[in-house]
Amino acid sequence: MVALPSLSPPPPRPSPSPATPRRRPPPPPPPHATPSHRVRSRPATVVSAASGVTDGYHSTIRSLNSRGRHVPRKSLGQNYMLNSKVNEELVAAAGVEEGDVVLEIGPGTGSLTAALLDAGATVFAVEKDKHMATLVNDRFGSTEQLKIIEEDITKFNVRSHLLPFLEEKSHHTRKYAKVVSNLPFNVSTEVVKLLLPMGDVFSVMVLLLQDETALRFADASIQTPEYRPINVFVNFYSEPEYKFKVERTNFFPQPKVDGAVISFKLKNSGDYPPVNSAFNGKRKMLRKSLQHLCSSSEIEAALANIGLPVTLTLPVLARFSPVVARPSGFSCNNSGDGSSSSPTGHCRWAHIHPAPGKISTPIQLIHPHLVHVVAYKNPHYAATDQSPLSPPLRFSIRRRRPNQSPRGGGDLGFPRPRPRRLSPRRRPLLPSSIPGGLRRVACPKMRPVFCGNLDYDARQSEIERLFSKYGRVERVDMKSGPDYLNVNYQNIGQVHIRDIMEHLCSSWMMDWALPFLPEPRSSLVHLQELRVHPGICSLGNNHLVNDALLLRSALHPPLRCTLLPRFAFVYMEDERDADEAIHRLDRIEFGRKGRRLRVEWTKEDRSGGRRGNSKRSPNNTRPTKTLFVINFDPINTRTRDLERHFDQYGKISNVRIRRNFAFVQYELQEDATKALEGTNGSTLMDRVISVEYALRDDDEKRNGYSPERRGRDRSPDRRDYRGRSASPYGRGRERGSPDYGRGRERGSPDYGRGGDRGSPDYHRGASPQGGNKGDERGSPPNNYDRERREASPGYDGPRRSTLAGALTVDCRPLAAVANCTVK
Ligand SMILES: C[S@@+](CC[C@H](N)C(=O)[O-])C[C@H]1O[C@@H](n2cnc3c(N)ncnc32)[C@H](O)[C@@H]1O
Repeated sequence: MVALPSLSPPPPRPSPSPATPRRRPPPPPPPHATPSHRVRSRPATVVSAASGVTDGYHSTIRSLNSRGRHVPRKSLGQNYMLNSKVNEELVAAAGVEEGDVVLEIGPGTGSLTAALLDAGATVFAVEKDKHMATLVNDRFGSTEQLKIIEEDITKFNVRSHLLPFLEEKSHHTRKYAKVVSNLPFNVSTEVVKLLLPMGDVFSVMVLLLQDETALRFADASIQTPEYRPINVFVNFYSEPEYKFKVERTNFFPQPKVDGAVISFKLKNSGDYPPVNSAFNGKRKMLRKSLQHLCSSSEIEAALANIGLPVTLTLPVLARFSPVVARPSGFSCNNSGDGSSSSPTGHCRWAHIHPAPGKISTPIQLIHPHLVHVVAYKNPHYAATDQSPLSPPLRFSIRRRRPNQSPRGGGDLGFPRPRPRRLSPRRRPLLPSSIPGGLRRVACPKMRPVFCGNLDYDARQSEIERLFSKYGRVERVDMKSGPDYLNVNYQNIGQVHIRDIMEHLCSSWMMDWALPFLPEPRSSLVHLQELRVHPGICSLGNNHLVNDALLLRSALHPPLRCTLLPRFAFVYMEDERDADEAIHRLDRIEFGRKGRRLRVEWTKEDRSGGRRGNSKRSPNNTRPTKTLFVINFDPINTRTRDLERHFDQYGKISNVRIRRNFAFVQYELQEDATKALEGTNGSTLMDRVISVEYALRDDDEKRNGYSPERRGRDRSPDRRDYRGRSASPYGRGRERGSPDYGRGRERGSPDYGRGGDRGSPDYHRGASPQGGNKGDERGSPPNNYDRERREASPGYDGPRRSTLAGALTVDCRPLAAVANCTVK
């Protein structure tokens, strides 16, 4: 037998029992239990046990020293209860009575054990510290009413040991045991997790825990950040009730924190559904964080069904909830039987039933602030569409208008653009308002002069006046502005193009535009399915600046947008006058903001075709050895990832990553073709990539990556987006080298704004160049309307997955309509 040490300081020699410490530690101040003022739901139970205190203290000291030296061990949470009144309250809280079987964890010196035995209970005690186990054994002798097991409760199979004991003691009648314990604070959560699901063994569990822990279990409000997965667990299995606070002065040695008594009325809840904590990685989208429960498409569908955005993250969910998920007639319930209310009277759970037949995996959200989401994938619930957390929550979600996206984004806090009342003068010409309908006629062959870099609000009459100084102006075709809204998606992560479409579609402009879209109109639908990756996205918005601005503010998170300047085609009667106008007007400052005009011949019209230096082909279907790759993850993708993805189709001679696009060059053109077929639309590191032929092959290999040069994994260009590329691709036409769609000065891809810069025009054809920063003298567009119609991905169903399809939402038919004469 190991001698029990005295408390402090240790005596020089162990003294025989019963020992009195040489120097007694100073007696603790009179312990008392006080009601808490911290939590409104705490009952004002006061344990005043001043009389029992001294006795308890002395008996504890006596017990501890009865066998020599024993220093309470902090690692075992050995803070003994000095106040016998608290022990009695514990016993009373559990309603222990004659014949009850009680599990006591850590009897220690046996002060609580004594109270339990006094109440007539049979105690099944589990004590980790063998000295204390011996001590209790010695203290109570061999009584039938006590069984002590020297074990660690966290590793102890309670069920297999206790059930036979329970059966024996309750004489084979079906009876529940109880748990009463002054727990070591450091194992309290573990014990709660271990015992709460044993609703078939225990009816009630009364524990003396650290005050903070007790509060967390019983009083964490769903509306507070303290609400954690453990609360979901506790509420599922029990009805917790905070009883009273026990001040630290009641313990020996005195802990640094107060204690509290909490009771859990156990529910026989059955299997706990596989709850996933969406608390982990709160910034993750739910479809990701719940992925191990259901497929992301299921989660998306469930979220969509209840009108939540599929890209939802927890913080966003919490923000939306007051708007989205205000329950009507929702009765509080967390008992599992659909009837009882939560102790605090707050709704704890909201069961969101997806539309019948839509999804077999209901998603459960906790209400009111939806700070926790759990998903059920229990076949039973799936089959019955029931969960233990019914009744279902009814949402008041506004009905969608037919042209709204099925996600109902407007109800989620996205400010929807308000329909504007337009003056009759600004109202668009609707087909119905045109007698005989709208007819498109060919524009007469003229010599248009391109006039770019105009102010957004430049007027046709102003341009006409300007050019008429040099000759008679037949007409001025203002290209309706803003022609392009340049949306920078960097820094905002992934955005669904449907977010954009949703807002576009909700404006009158798109309502009006849709009927004009040439077949297949489904391009819009396809676009809705596409995800925009960080990079540059051009939105064609051909009608009003306001629409673009509204869109900018409507999107969430707000996007950084740049409106590109307007441009016009000026048709002059005499070519010599036009020449003169170009000569005089090019690069002059014009308009309110004094922008420098770009005035030059529109190439095709001047020469009857493309100008000699036009390197751009109308599309990039001509097979080349080099593939142009876009939509991969520009941050994490390395050249070796691309190489791995592409090398199965043939020998790669060069891989080059530039910003958010890349070139993969094969030694053989046939291999490139095979690779294009195999990889376009394939998934590379979670991204669906788009692959096209590059306009030209990069045979120079300068600054490129080749498999032989694996050391240089990243091109220097990627570190400096704005820097001038050392690549021949980046230098534009002056170098006579291929320019795969990059603005000359920005070194960035300029999708669809290639003009004559030798860049590939990924189905966009020539587009207005007027406002292209850093390309002031960029060539004017070629045969603008025709090429747009021919090459636009928006109108080109089969090619929708190409680069431009992925990056562009376009309403250019509007421009086409605007250019035509109505007869
Ligand atoms: C806070 S003291 C309570 C002692 C006594 N019940 C009282 O009220 O004074 C905790 C007791 O639990 C015991 N203990 C600590 N960890 C344990 C574990 N994992 N399993 C069982 N008992 C443990 C300690 O040795 C100690 O005796």
